[in-house]
Amino acid sequence: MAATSPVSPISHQLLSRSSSRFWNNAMTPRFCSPVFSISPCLIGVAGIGSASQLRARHPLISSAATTDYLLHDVGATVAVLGGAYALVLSFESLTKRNVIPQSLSRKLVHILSGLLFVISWPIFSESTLARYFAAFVPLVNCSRLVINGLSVSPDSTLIKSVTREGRPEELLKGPLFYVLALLVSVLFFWRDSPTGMISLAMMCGGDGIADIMGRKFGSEKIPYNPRKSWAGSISMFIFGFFISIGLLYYYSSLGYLQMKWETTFARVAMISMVATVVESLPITDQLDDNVSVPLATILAAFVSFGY
Ligand SMILES: C/C(=C\COP(=O)(O)O)CCC[C@H](C)CCC[C@H](C)CCCC(C)C
Ligand SMILES: Nc1ccn([C@@H]2O[C@H](COP(=O)(O)OP(=O)(O)O)[C@@H](O)[C@H]2O)c(=O)n1
Repeated sequence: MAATSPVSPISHQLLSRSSSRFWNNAMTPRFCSPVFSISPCLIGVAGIGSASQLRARHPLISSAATTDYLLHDVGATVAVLGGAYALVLSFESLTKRNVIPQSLSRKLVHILSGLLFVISWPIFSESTLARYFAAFVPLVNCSRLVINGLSVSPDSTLIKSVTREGRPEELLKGPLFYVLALLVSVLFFWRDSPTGMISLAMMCGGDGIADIMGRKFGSEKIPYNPRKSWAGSISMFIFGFFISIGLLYYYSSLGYLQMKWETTFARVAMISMVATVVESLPITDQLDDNVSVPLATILAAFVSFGY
């Protein structure tokens, strides 16, 4: 694709190699963004050679690239942390103004937090350290949940938005396991593996929808677990499947994944079925859904996709 910018063709080629893939795809380099891509421009202007060869010959460029990535990832971390805080605050406000009931508010926070977090991963840089910056977001929220769960300094907004009965110690169960699942997905799977994103699609999207649909339409209970219903489980399977496929398509379109779609649909359907069956089991008192569902999904996805 010819560069339509003052950036030379060489820079354009190097942009697509060395700069953040997301910004390159999303912004079709019409200019060298002063924050996100200055180093490839420097490299391009410096002349012929691969980005890594040029960095090796020009320590200044290497440090410029490192600084570029560092600024990029710090900015992305601050933005996503702000998004997390704003999400909880928004739903707490909607609940306080009786726009939506607290139980629905909590479930929407359950569904949206994790899915928006997965969707935000491409805004981090291509650096090998980017996942650790992304992991800082669930890490901060883990700390927030523990501090509030132990009532060290209770944050009423968080407690109202995230607990069932408004008791701080509730934060140390479902919500904490939920955020730990986000942390595991970033650290061990990230955006170049289907496993982590499918586990979050099932825990956040599938399990979250199961609660909403099950409470509303769940008159027919599951024989082996009267606390769960066919409506809830069928909803979890369907929504979990389509949200998983949506995330895989999103990351494939950005170039992070290369899926063999002729087999991917069947694999994801099998994984969604495993997660749905595990979620329906009468084990919630022994093992929280936010542990059993992601664990079962990770196991099934890793066996099915191999990475
Ligand atoms: C309500 C939550 C879990 C309860 O699960 P369950 O008991 O109903 O099964 C979700 C708790 C969310 C947490 C307080 C905030 C997590 C934020 C996340 C790490 C980053 C989101 C960023 C994005 C851009 C909004
Ligand atoms: N498969 C499911 C899951 C939940 N539900 C409904 O949603 C409520 C909450 O489900 P849950 O105990 O799994 O809630 P979380 O642990 O996901 O927060 C249940 O008490 C059911 O009324 C359902 O009917 N069928």
